[in-house]
Amino acid sequence: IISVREEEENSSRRRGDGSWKKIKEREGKDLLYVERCRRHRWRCAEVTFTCSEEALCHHWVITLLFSSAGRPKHLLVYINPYGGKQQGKRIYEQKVAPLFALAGIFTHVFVTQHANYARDHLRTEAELKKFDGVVCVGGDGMFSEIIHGLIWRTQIDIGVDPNCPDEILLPSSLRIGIIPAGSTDCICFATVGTNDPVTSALHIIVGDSQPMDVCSVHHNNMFLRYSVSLLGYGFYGDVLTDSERKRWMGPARYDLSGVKMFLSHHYYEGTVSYLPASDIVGTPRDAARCRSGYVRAERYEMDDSDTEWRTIRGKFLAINAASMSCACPRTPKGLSPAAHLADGTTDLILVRKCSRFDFLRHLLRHTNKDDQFDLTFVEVHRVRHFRFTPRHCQSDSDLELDLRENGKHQIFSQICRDHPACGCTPAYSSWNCDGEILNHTAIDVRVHCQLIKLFARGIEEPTVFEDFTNPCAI
Ligand SMILES: Nc1ncnc2c1ncn2[C@@H]1O[C@H](COP(=O)(O)OP(=O)(O)OP(=O)(O)O)[C@@H](O)[C@H]1O
Repeated sequence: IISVREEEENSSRRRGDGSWKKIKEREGKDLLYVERCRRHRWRCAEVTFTCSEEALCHHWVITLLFSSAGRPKHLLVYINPYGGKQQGKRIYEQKVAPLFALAGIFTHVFVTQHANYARDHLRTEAELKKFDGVVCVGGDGMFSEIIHGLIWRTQIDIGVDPNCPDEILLPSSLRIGIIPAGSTDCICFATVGTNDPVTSALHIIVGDSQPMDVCSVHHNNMFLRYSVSLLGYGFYGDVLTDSERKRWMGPARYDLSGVKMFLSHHYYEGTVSYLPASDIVGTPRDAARCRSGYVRAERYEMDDSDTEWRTIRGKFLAINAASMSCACPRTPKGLSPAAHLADGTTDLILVRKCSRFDFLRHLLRHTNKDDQFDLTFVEVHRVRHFRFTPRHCQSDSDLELDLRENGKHQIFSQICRDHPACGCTPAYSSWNCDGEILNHTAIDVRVHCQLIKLFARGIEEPTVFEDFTNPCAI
């Protein structure tokens, strides 16, 4: 239920003297409620309930409207006017603000004036105690700003050092709502199942809550960034780097850079070490998907002491860590279809050097029914913590070990690496961290279980939609 409006149904009757008299026939309540539509969309619908007695009517209102705990009353809203097709302000004013007003939600709205405005405002000035949640009107980049501001501020307020990789980070009490107004809106799609501003607004109004894991990325004990979706080195890092130079092209730049990077077929040498998540149920190869209601019972912090690190050295076309499926309208299966939003793990996908044809087979499997991990040159591990060191950053002893393991031809690859003019593969790629390029290639990544909460409920199974007669479905 979004709102209730009281109405009196009147009718007119003729008096004995011929004049008309208005009489009250029934008490009535107009209810605005959420109606499920196709493809995970929600819409507002209206219905009028009528009762014979005022007291009964009042009882209905109290029961319907106030039974739902956890609804936000005060929201802090940040609008990126330049995200996506630059429609953020219009989308908020025309589609979202009227719904918030109907639901009796008070808002404090900021239209960002520059990049990182929202992040810095949240870190320093925002009076967080006054609000129940933060609403982000924009795309994935804007959402990233919001989580950076909120996580940082929460740690500072409680005296935790957010720079230190070993600190146990604490979650904020504020939930985050995403009104999609960017170019890809991957996080919204993965948590709501559709990129539709009205649906997102309704999830905020009904007070949904979806916990989500966050990875912290450090380099030599120095904090770099947080990630909630994809950390990609090699192919996805190169595509992002190249596409940034083609911003003027709009979203088509991703396709062009993708084709270009596929044809250049660069591979990169390095060492990946990881802590497997051995105590969890499920693997990245499961047929089951992360769906609404799947949440690990309780939040926990990683304890690496009992688990053994594993190390893999090699030449990789891509190293990806997917903390969620990374499904989007273009790739509905995503990079790791069975990844979970809130189980305290990330799926580490290693694509070793292979032929162009094989790499294409792997990429195409993201869009069809076949298992993209069922290939000899691909491996996937569900992990809690991992490190990557590119070969040029490896210590002398590691390089000697590589040399002994891989034979003499390594000497020539060393020479080529030092002389890029020879046209061979470049020595290192960049990390694509949720769509931002990281400045360092040697990184340490830890998963923080359920560090943030969204106004969402995860993607619902289609069975819920089929069961329209079930009044408790919503
Ligand atoms: N007022 C502003 N002026 C310029 N840049 C801004 C402003 N406000 C936010 N930004 C930056 O704009 C970047 C892109 O914004 P956003 O994520 O909303 O849209 P997008 O890039 O089109 O969508 P997506 O990230 O989903 O592909 C963000 O990294 C954000 O930091």
